[in-house]
Amino acid sequence: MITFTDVTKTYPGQKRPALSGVSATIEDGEFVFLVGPSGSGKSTFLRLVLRETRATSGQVVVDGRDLGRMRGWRIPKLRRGIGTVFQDFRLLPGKTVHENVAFALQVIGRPGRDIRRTVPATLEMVGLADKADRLPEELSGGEQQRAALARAVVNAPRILLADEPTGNLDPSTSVGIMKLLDQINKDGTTVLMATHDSTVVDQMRRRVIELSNGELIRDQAQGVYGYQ
Ligand SMILES: Nc1ncnc2c1ncn2[C@@H]1O[C@H](COP(=O)(O)OP(=O)(O)OP(=O)(O)O)[C@@H](O)[C@H]1O
Repeated sequence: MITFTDVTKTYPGQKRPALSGVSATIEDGEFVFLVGPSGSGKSTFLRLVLRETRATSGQVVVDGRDLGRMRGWRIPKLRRGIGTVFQDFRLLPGKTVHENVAFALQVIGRPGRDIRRTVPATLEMVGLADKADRLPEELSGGEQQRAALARAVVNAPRILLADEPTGNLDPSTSVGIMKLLDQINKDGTTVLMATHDSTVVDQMRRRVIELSNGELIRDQAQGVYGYQ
């Protein structure tokens, strides 16, 4: 569970807060869209969940832990339970698809036999089993995002944060990525996705949290994108 209680975040040297008095609870297994204009605070919300930044005031709690009070040595464990995907994929350019996904397990010390079993199954799930030996530059944008998704979920995180994952994709490719996110969510992962993609939000009809100038102005079950 992710709980924000009256969270305000003001970056150093800034007058206006990036987030202001935001309260919301995201239950385990939910799928939530975070929408709002550029600069409204969506990425800041996601960064707070990852403890990449800390709230200036208020409380962010993830799986029962108050991130404002979390000791530094606990942060890697927090982040191991949270998969991330971004608009620009962020695959390692010199590594194949298989190596990119396997690397996510190697860095957390998973044994080779686990890796040999888990990686092919995950690539199968995202439909890239036949492209495991390709380099990222040899893939389409949609395939690169599938590889990034495989890497994000290969260690079965409880939470998946997606920051504009369809931002660089054409509409039909985006549909495929959203189907995958939907499947990952149905398999039990909590999904929190920041997006400008109104078509995707309107088609999925999931909970929508809307930010404007750092304030939460709408929290709607089975919502729509709702602003121009
Ligand atoms: N590291 C930082 N230092 C100072 N100000 C920042 C920093 N990161 C973000 N901001 C400011 O905080 C506000 C919210 O930014 P944020 O990136 O969270 O918005 P966003 O909704 O994700 O925008 P976009 O849709 O363009 O990605 C903006 O005014 C931005 O300029």
